[in-house]
Amino acid sequence: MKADQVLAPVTGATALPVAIVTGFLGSGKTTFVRGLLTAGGGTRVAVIVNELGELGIDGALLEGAAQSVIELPGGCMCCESRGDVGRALTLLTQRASELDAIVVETSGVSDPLGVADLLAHGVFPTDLRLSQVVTVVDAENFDRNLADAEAAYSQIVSADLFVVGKSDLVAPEVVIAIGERLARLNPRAAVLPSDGGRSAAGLLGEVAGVPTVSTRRRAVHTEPGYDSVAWEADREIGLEPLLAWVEALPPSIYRVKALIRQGETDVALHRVGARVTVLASPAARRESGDGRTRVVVIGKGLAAESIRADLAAMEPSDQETA
Ligand SMILES: Nc1nc2c(ncn2[C@@H]2O[C@H](COP(=O)(O)OP(=O)(O)OP(=O)(O)O)[C@@H](O)[C@H]2O)c(=O)[nH]1
Repeated sequence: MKADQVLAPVTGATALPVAIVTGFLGSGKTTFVRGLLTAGGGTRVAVIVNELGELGIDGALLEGAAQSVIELPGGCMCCESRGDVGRALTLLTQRASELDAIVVETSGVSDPLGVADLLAHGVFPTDLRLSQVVTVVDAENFDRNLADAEAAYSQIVSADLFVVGKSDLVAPEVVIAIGERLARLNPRAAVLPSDGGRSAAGLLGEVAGVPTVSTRRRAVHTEPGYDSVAWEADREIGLEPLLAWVEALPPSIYRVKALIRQGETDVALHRVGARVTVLASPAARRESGDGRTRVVVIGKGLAAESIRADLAAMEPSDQETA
């Protein structure tokens, strides 16, 4: 497998390539897809992005980088949202002449074979072919995710290619050890470092060199316990109180994502495990007029009412109201 192959579909292949990007909650899928699109230089890519949570946030983070983005918030695309993925793929294949490739970003608890099965058995206006299952693994939370979640394991054994995300956050020997463990679990998949998707840009159009994984294993969504709470408001909330609240959440709340507007700036706040980060959000969101405050909380045993009440009570910070 060569990571520097051209993005265009392989010569002689008429079917539109579909790359599945998967990986556990917060592993870095959206970051990778955004990098892939940016590095793709002119390749026309549509993205279907599925999130656990009733509000789409990843779609907003991908805006401007893709030819089009279809968000499928709500359920998990390997089970309850499968029909939605099929409809999204049908919609995109009706516009196949405008596209070179489709990327499907699964939710963090999806078994990617649900989408592979759709490609294997679905009937679409234009032929589709699975190009790659790319699994982003979280170097910082590798052991924890494998121990906690069967989906993390399914994502690893289904991969054609691994991207080791967040390798900058751990020691080099940890990255090497993860590479060795990945090779034991799935020796046929190559391993790429996380370089923002640049080295994988050529893979969008590449044919997987092996029969699609769906011929060997069927998708089974068995992830128990993970739930989500979404909250949305048409007003600003302060970054400081939100940050303090997110940092104080218990470990059972593994993932938080929020898009908030701070005066003239749009900000994305992430929590994955214990790590909280705050990033400037793409300008495209503001240009599209989508400035609502959105927060999605994902974890086990969520107290939905109290989470929503906390968020509803949150005020703009003093600094922002001054
Ligand atoms: N330092 C570092 N941070 C990263 C890297 N990749 C992703 N992140 C951060 O990890 C957090 C989650 O990244 P996302 O790309 O949203 O992860 P995701 O897998 O799409 O998340 P879900 O869709 O919620 O499952 C964000 O704060 C990112 O900035 C990386 O390679 N290095």
